[in-house]
Amino acid sequence: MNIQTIMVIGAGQMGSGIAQVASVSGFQVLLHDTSPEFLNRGMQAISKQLSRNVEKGKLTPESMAEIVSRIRPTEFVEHAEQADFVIEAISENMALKALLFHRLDSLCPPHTILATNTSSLPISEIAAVTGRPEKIIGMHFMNPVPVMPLVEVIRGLETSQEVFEVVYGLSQRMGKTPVEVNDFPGFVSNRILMPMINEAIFTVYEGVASIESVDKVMKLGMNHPMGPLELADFIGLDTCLSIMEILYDGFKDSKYRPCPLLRKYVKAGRLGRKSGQGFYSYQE
Ligand SMILES: CC(=O)CC(=O)SCCNC(=O)CCNC(=O)[C@H](O)C(C)(C)COP(=O)(O)OP(=O)(O)OC[C@H]1O[C@@H](n2cnc3c(N)ncnc32)[C@H](O)[C@@H]1OP(=O)(O)O
Ligand SMILES: NC(=O)C1=CN([C@@H]2O[C@H](COP(=O)(O)OP(=O)(O)OC[C@H]3O[C@@H](n4cnc5c(N)ncnc54)[C@H](OP(=O)(O)O)[C@@H]3O)[C@@H](O)[C@H]2O)C=CC1
Repeated sequence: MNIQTIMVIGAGQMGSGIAQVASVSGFQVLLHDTSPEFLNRGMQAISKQLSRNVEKGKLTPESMAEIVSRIRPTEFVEHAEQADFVIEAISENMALKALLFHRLDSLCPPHTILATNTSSLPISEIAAVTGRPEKIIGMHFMNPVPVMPLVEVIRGLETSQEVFEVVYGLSQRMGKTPVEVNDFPGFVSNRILMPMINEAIFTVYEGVASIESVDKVMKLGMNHPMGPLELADFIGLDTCLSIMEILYDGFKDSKYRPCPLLRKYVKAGRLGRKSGQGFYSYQE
């Protein structure tokens, strides 16, 4: 399949990272979000990241200009009619994703593959709202996208072998290592990572140790690059809570119950780095 234009939907931390990596890999990129403000924020994040690479001498200013010029921000989801491949990276919410996939199915040409970057939602359920379930697939990048080598590739019940191979090859072209996993809540990455983060939150909730101490134990004792609470802030506490809810709902097993402290923080608008406050404060 000849992919020329990739549309990325959602210009948050994942969408902007995916758009950057797709453009670096030579694709024309359409980056869509619902408001100009979010689009600007996403484009600024891309420019900031690429500028750092220019400062480090890893990229020339000319190459940076080319990479940025290949990314076209758009407020109009209708531009999906120009896309050969769509990667959805909107909030982790089934109702929102279902609405969007239904719309994309009606807008995109028949050859267009619709991939989702969902962290935990069932691919087959997303596919069911479209008339092209064979072209729906999970393509789960890790955060920060330009740095992390893994892409989990998840087939839905109806995903075709051809589509699977396209996504596998595309991940490699984007400099990533694809790993096939099956369509179960949280796939592999978040089925293992998120209960660890949730348990770290319980240790703070139950007064076993302070936030800083929990992170120190995991960084110095287990050699993790970030402590679990720092990582939760980095991922986004709203995303962490959504993933725990999806695991809990999907398996009906109490070991996946989200910690009340996580729920409390999200309800209070403490979403981690992206809101300026989570377990740590990020006020400038
Ligand atoms: C929730 C899900 O569904 C799945 C997930 O994604 S779970 C989250 C998975 N991600 C992780 O676990 C990340 C854990 N953290 C880390 O690996 C590291 O702390 C980190 C890579 C983020 C930063 O590494 P560090 O050594 O502390 O910092 P630093 O030296 O500044 O950065 C290392 C490199 O990463 C780059 N980098 C750091 N943060 C970045 C960002 N947000 N975006 C892009 N690049 C970034 C830096 O530019 C630097 O690049 P070079 O080596 O080319 O110079
Ligand atoms: N954060 C992480 O570490 C990882 C997240 N993921 C997954 O990637 C997806 C995005 O996560 P992340 O980037 O962190 O989230 P963010 O909250 O940073 O970004 C999501 C963006 O999507 C926008 N959006 C919401 N609904 C729509 C819509 N219908 N059309 C267009 N844009 C929309 C949001 O705007 P608004 O603010 O208005 O809602 C926001 O700008 C989620 O499915 C998440 O689970 C996967 C791997 C890692």
